[in-house]
Amino acid sequence: MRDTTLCFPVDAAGRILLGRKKRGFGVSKWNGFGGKLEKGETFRQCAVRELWEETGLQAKGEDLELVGLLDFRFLAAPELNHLGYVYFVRSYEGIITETEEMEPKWFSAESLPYEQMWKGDKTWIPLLLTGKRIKGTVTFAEDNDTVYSIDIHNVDSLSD
Ligand SMILES: Nc1nc2c([nH]c(=O)n2[C@H]2C[C@H](O)[C@@H](COP(=O)(O)OP(=O)(O)OP(=O)(O)O)O2)c(=O)[nH]1
Repeated sequence: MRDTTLCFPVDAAGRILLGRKKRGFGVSKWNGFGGKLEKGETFRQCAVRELWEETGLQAKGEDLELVGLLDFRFLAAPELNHLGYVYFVRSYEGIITETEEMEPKWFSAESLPYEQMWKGDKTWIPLLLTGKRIKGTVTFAEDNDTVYSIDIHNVDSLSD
């Protein structure tokens, strides 16, 4: 699969905007906003576009903070393997709007709905919330859902 972006808006109170996916891959899970890179796009351009399409928020590429680089691997479906570029964004404009794809909702950092998120997320999102930058690999078992293995490490810096 093409590489993807995943963007988490953070507000002044430190809350995180998530969306409940209403259709497609990862349906009914709460997640950040993102999707596959389109031809000719940079990762930042993709993240800005997907954020706009899925939330109605407008952000500038330079305001995105690259916080993670994750290799998502699916043992039973290697065609789904992709790199995910993970961003936080604290500066944006616009009115958050529910779309056909996503139902957006703010969560405090202490109450993210990990039981209704991708199963590896409770391992790595808390690291990002304490200001860490991470690289790693999340490998999913045959059901494309259970985590088979996860290997995350802190890094000093990341670039896209
Ligand atoms: N938070 C999180 N997201 C994950 C994990 N594994 C995984 O594939 N994803 C996300 C990353 C991407 O946002 C998405 C990849 O699927 P996709 O690009 O087909 O999603 P999409 O339907 O939103 O894409 P698009 O058609 O809009 O381009 O799934 C995971 O373990 N945690």
